[in-house]
Amino acid sequence: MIYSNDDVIQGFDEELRYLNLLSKQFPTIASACTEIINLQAILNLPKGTEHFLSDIHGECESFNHVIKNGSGNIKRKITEVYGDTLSEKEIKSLATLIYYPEQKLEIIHKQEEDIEEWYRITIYRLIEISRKAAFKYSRMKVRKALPEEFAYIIEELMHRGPEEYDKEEYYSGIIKAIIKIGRADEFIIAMSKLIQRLVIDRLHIVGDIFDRGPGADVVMDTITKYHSVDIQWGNHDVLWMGAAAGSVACIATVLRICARYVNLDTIEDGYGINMLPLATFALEFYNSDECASFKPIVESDKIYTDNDLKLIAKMHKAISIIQFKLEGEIIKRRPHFNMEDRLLLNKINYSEGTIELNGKTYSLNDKCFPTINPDKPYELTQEERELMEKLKSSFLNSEKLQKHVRFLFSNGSMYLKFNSNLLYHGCIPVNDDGSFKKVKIGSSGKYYSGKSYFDRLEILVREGYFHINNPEARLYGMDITWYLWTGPDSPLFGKDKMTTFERYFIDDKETHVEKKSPYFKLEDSEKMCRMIFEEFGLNPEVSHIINGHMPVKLKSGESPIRANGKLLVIDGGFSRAYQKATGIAGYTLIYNSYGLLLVSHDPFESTQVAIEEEKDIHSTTMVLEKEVERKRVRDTDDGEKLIAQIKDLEMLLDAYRIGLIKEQR
Ligand SMILES: O=P(O)(O)OC[C@H]1O[C@](O)(COP(=O)(O)O)[C@@H](O)[C@@H]1O
Ligand SMILES: [Mn+2]
Repeated sequence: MIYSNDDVIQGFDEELRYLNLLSKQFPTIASACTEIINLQAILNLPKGTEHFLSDIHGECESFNHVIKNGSGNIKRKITEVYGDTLSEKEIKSLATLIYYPEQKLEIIHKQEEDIEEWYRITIYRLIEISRKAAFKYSRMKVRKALPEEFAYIIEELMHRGPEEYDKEEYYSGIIKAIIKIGRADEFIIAMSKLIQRLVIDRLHIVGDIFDRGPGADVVMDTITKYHSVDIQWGNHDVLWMGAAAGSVACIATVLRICARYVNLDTIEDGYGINMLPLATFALEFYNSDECASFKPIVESDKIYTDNDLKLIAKMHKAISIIQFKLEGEIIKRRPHFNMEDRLLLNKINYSEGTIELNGKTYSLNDKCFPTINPDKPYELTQEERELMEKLKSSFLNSEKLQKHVRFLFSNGSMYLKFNSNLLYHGCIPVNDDGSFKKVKIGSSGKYYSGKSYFDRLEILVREGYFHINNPEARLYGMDITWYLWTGPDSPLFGKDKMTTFERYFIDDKETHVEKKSPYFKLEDSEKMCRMIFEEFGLNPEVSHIINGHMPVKLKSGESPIRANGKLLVIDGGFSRAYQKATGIAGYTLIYNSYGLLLVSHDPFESTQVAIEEEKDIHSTTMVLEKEVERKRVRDTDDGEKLIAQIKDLEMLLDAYRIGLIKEQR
């Protein structure tokens, strides 16, 4: 490009304006120099530890445990400090205390005879471990992580160097004082939480927080409070986001899944949404119907009475039928979704109780459709419409749900590029030959593929929730959000169809098949991965794709590592309902300064057992990649930003030195 004199002058003006602004923050040569030195020092620190989790599916107890133990990271730190001096039992005890300080302290108070001695030893140990965990951060960063109440004391205690051992008395004086004034418990709790926080620098959740398990709302509470987190939306997450936006098809589906897994507590207690209207409706229209195919799946330890389960089966069927009707409305108003094959209610012969699919007639195992008018099978009855209005208003007015969903919008996205890794939940639509599939979006008929497809979808999902001034755009956004849940070219779903109707109503399993996108056949193809890295602007030599969504069936010999380590699938089945197939209870991934570790977890018994019996989740760690040289902050995305900041500051220094900008003293 050839620049004109004017361009040069304009560029110079802008630079000068920027440097003037910067000089407000660093008004002297000395202050700019100090900042450069600080930033340089940070660049040389080891890279912070990243923690990847996916497909939590409401399993709040195992999730919280893995978050607390940092996928074994806390145990590793304890072993590094005390491996030679403490017994396995003592290490376990210390680990349990750090994971569950409040609950563990309660037990200690009942058991310990000399509590003061215990406090003293424990506080010393916690200080040593926190020092180890904080080692790779700048003091500033550690300071920010400190609990306000004890910030000064902890900083004093943590930064004692070996050369300061004569200060021993000073430090033991502090610890004694903490015990004497009766703040030891609070101090131990604060230290434990600090350690939990320091071992993980960044948490990535590769989708599917919601559905099936009992406590997605509890998981969301933890996530919203976490110090540094991002989420790549999964198909189940967008379903809830669509419901919170007011899409009635999404609301019906959310409720169907909650009824299917007897998980209405999440709706009622978690989000304060009243289920009475659905229960009353179900009793009115399905009272004499046994709803045999809709018996809920009981995976939790909670005991339900027969009557409870009978009522839930009726609610389950009632909301499923409403879901099929509402889905039909979307499919008909959006022909470019290409989902006409999912219009099934009009293929039913209501008097015979059969359905015709692909030229074959199947008998329905349930022939009772009290709310369907065979001439207009997609039309909601007056009562169904009123019910959905009530439910919609409850979803829109649930403060907690709206707060959680807003968090998914602010901290989440369709995909994320982070330190040379590309994270997304499901897949990228590709053709059989591995080339990116072009998909039509919107009535304008524009085609999108690869990265631009993801970007466009993300804008539309956001419009579905936020575009309140434009009802048409909002409705389209909501429909796209629903499409992401179940559409044939949805990157979050990745299958040709969701055979929900067939699974309930037809016994013949050949109708239940959901064909996976060609992406999943090509997952082992390095060529496809390289093409994806290039599309997303990543270096194919060093990058990884990280996916969730498809449970890795370890039992049947599947491996989470694909395409020579370029692609990793970390859905190991936190979901209890899927553990029979996977054989484990989930994979998590750790990316620290030494490399990439894949951790597979055995099923987690319960928080109670973890505390009382000091039983940690049993995990196996596998080193996937070991760095030849320890990775530093300078090698990360944050490092890149810091290097750019240093460059700017150096320019400011030059400007001061040649008198272009005056120091302000
Ligand atoms: O086993 P369930 O809970 O009935 O769900 C089955 C449905 O869930 C899906 O697997 C989608 O959920 P996932 O994203 O968790 O895989 C559908 O493909 C399938 O129809
Ligand atoms: Mn999924």
